[in-house]
Amino acid sequence: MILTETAHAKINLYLHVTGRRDDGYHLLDSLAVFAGAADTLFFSSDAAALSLSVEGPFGAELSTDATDDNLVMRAARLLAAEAGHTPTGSLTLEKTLPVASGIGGGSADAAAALRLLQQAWDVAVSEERLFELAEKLGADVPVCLAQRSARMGGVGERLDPAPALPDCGMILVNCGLGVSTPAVFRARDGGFSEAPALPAAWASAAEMATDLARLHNDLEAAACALCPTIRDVLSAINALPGCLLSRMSGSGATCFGIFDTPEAARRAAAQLSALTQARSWWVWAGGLAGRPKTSESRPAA
Ligand SMILES: C[C@@](CO)(OP(=O)(O)O)[C@H](O)COP(=O)(O)OP(=O)(O)OC[C@H]1O[C@@H](n2ccc(N)nc2=O)[C@H](O)[C@@H]1O
Ligand SMILES: Nc1ncnc2c1ncn2[C@@H]1O[C@H](COP(=O)(O)OP(=O)(O)O)[C@@H](O)[C@H]1O
Repeated sequence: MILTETAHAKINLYLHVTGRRDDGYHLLDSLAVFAGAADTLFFSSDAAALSLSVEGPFGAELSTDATDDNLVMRAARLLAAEAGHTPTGSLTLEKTLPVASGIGGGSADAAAALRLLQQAWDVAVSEERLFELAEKLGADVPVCLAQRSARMGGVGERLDPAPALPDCGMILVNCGLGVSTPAVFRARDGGFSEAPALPAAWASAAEMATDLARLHNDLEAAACALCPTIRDVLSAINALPGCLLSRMSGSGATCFGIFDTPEAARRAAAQLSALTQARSWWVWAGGLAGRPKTSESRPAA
């Protein structure tokens, strides 16, 4: 049996830091959405002891020495311990999202592992408990477990409904420099800001971009100070025809641009990729993702 699960990139359309907990974690108000860009996790029931191999364009950035520390394995061990199940099978992670880049790739992989292994091992863990396990794995893992747009509160564990989103286009650009999330939170210099009420729905990408322009990412300045190339990326996205809004996601360094349609985003990405400056950058374009289901299939040969 081979099962497949997609782990979509999480994009913070805005991120306001609203306070700080006694343990140092920051309270956030952030609108998280999921882009079509995704890692893929495969499970095969052929092995007696659980193993993980990491492949794909960004696979080499995750050390094979640290496979046991990979968030996928940490999620697997946590689920197995919770369910009293012996962890079995072989997992393959196709890593296509840049690592440590503000789009929650590791968190999405951990969440995908929880969804996939719950089905593969046929273990009964309530949805509420699965979210508690997700929270233990990282602040971004709960929203990635739900894998649908949400307004995140608390340190990321509180998920409130997001406005209904238009069928917009998105471009994601990463300059290739990893930015450490704790370092960005530490470097942040500024107060706390609440975000205003959001509408129940945005009818168009333009309407959404107008509202988002009044909001911001409170981590952008700190990330730019640690990695000044982020400013070049933001300027390059902003200069693309049809770009309605450009902003950094999460703690960076990936930045996004909003476009009217996925086609407009793809045309802009082709233009961006032709620039000498962007030759070494990771560029993705397309639309937003809905919540996918675990599917039984085979990895491409
Ligand atoms: C900033 C965000 C926004 O969605 O995204 P990314 O940049 O990681 O994609 C997240 O809050 C990141 O979530 P995640 O990457 O799971 O963070 P964790 O592993 O739990 O925490 C890493 C470190 O970030 C800091 N941290 C994280 C979350 C939070 N609400 N406050 C914090 O101060 C803490 O220093 C913590 O030790
Ligand atoms: N499956 C994984 N994918 C990405 N990073 C992982 C994974 N497992 C562990 N990590 C570690 O988690 C850290 C954060 O990675 P990632 O989730 O990609 O960052 P971000 O949330 O900023 O996009 C990295 O430094 C990496 O070493």
